[in-house]
Amino acid sequence: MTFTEMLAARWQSANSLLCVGLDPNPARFPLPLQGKPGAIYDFCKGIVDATAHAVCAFKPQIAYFASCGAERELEDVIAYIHENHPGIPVILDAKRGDIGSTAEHYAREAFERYKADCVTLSPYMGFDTIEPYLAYRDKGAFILCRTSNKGGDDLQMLKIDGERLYERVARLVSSDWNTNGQLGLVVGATYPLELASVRSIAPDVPLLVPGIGAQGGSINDCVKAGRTERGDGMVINSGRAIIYASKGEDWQEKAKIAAEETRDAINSARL
Ligand SMILES: O=c1ccn([C@@H]2O[C@H](COP(=O)(O)O)[C@@H](O)[C@H]2O)c(=O)[nH]1
Repeated sequence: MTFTEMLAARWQSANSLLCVGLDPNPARFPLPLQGKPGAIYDFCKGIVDATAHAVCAFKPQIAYFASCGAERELEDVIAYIHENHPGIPVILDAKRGDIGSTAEHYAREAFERYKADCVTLSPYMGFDTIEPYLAYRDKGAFILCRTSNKGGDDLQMLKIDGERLYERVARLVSSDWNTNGQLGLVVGATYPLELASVRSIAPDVPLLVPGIGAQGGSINDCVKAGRTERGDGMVINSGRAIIYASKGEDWQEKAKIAAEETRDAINSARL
């Protein structure tokens, strides 16, 4: 099964567009895990088990693991998801982008070492930097388009030949670059107007949408702007608001409740 098929199947079977972001920051760990050996793995496994029933995907962000020298734990967390929650795609948030010969190694890292189903990439260096990932025909890639941060304005809103740079990215990714239907776009929930514009340019491509929860984006506005005609097509990420819902003994229970509430709020907005 390809990444795109896996995602579509999961939207249906879990009735969820929610993606839980795995951004393990030891300074914010629940007290029972603080200072314990293996805490990064145990924290991620605990969050995965508590929220899996409510998600369409998990998104580990590689920087949180690499900054602690915890790449082995990242391998183990992804293997754990595949073994214990089969059918839930894993999106490795790495935001890679480099010349083709180097990109081949980043693609091997994401898909062969970590065994992710999908990766996030920057479009800044052009199509030849995306191509090596497309050689893995059953994998996917989300391309940065209109990011959730304020500084995204600096380049993404520049007008070129009558269109914004993010709109050009959306057009390329939904047509010429999407040679085998493997691509999607990253668009922040913090910019619902641009989200609507991306959806009109790219009616069918999956959108990875960070920016609800801790970043304050409106669930209702982003769902209304970004859903497809079928009412899906979105992978709406929330990290900190779910995974750090409690610092106490009840951290898994609170994460479960936060994930279910977020899934339900997304589903109400789909109607
Ligand atoms: O435009 C973007 C692209 C990626 N991110 C990543 O998503 C999560 C957001 O986490 P929250 O805790 O829900 O804010 C994080 O891993 C970012 O690196 C983004 O925020 N915006």
